[in-house]
Amino acid sequence: MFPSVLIVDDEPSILQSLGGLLSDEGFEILTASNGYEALKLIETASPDIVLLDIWMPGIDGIETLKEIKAASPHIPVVIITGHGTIETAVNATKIGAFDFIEKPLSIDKVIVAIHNALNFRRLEEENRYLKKKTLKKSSIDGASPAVVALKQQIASAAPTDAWILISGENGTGKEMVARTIHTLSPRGEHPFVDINCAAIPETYLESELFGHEKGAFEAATTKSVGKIELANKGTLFLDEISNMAPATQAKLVRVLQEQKFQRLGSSRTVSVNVRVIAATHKDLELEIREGRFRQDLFFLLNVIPIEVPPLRDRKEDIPVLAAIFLEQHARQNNTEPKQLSEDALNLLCDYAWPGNVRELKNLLERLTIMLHKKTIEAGDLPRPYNPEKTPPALPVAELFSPIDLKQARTRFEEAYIRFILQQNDADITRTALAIGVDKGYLRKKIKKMKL
Ligand SMILES: Nc1ncnc2c1ncn2[C@@H]1O[C@H](COP(=O)(O)OP(=O)(O)OP(=O)(O)O)[C@@H](O)[C@H]1O
Repeated sequence: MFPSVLIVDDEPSILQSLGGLLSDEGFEILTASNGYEALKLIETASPDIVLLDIWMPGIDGIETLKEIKAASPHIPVVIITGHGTIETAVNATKIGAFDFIEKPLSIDKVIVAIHNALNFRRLEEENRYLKKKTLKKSSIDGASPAVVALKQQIASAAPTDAWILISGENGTGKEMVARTIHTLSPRGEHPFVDINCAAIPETYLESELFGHEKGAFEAATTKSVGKIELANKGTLFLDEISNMAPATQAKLVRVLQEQKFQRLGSSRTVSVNVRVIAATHKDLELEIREGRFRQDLFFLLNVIPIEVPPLRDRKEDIPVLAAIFLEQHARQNNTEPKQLSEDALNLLCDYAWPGNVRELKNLLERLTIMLHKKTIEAGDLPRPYNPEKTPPALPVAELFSPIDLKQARTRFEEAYIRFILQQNDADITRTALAIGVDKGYLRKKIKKMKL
């Protein structure tokens, strides 16, 4: 299908000549001689792009542009402007026109502008699609009352500009909650910038946050823009905030309150507009009592507190999340999704999950890759998920009974293979790798041993 171009101009000669030339270039042409006609055509035929004359009787180009942007904000509009009306055309770009071209029209310039606008529209559409996909991918899954309440909290916090403190154990989904809030907020089109305060050495954290000029300190060989500046108009996610040194906390309080700061080594003040979401797995009130966290920073961040409960307190989520992760991993690896037997699922529900959702996700990924069968049984689960699985022991007494050396060698070899095989969840590939033999050779040995 050819892209459709709506040309809006009150001069019939322009409609005819430009329409003819663009039609020769393979575009589908629609024409309108005034703003009203144009708006009607946009509604009924929804063209891919509009070329809009600025000076027209009745509603002029600027008014028509405003109406188009209100009704169909994604249709790109290129303004056609006469001599001496550049200023108006520039104003038009401020209210949403994609570009402007001057009369007398050069067909090459018109074609370049059309292609640019169509490319831009395609990128915008792609971006919207990817955002939607990311949101779907990062959707918070779960069936427990705790997750339902969490989703409600997210829905009411997202549209506001209030700062948020998310607390919860490692791997519970704090970052996921922060990203979801950002995506659902009016800032969703702007950046989500995350910084893990625990992963960056204290000496670099300030420069990561505020940026620096070249030469601000010994290692600053180039200028660098800080995360706060990068998050302008968007959201700054401060992960593991309790790990921030008190001096940096003090500076951050000032900067975040004033929304103004200077890069290290610079005297120029930069103004920003950021929403802050922080996360912690530590109890910040305890950190305050022990003098490791500033109370003023806590009050600033804790406008909306959100607690993500550990997985062991929302066991109803385990079957739901397990099914979703098995499906996800299978899709990624192009295989059929595996299922958990009832016994295996019961074991997973009884487990305490110190690593929370991340641990569950990793375990299921490992099982998807390692097991070559459709159903994961209780016996396939390694320790500590299956506490009945006793750690394998070498039958030492048997090995040292007085038998001839050949027999002892065979006995040791068999006990050894059995031991390493158990350690590797009965996976032949991994066991072969661990003991440095060929997979085929190991298979033969196992067959001979009648394991
Ligand atoms: N409710 C959920 N639904 C689907 N996936 C989830 C859910 N909760 C967490 N996850 C997944 O679990 C993993 C860990 O989540 P995330 O990184 O958000 O946790 P976190 O609490 O920020 O961890 P940490 O404290 O270690 O930084 C991610 O892969 C995330 O996609």
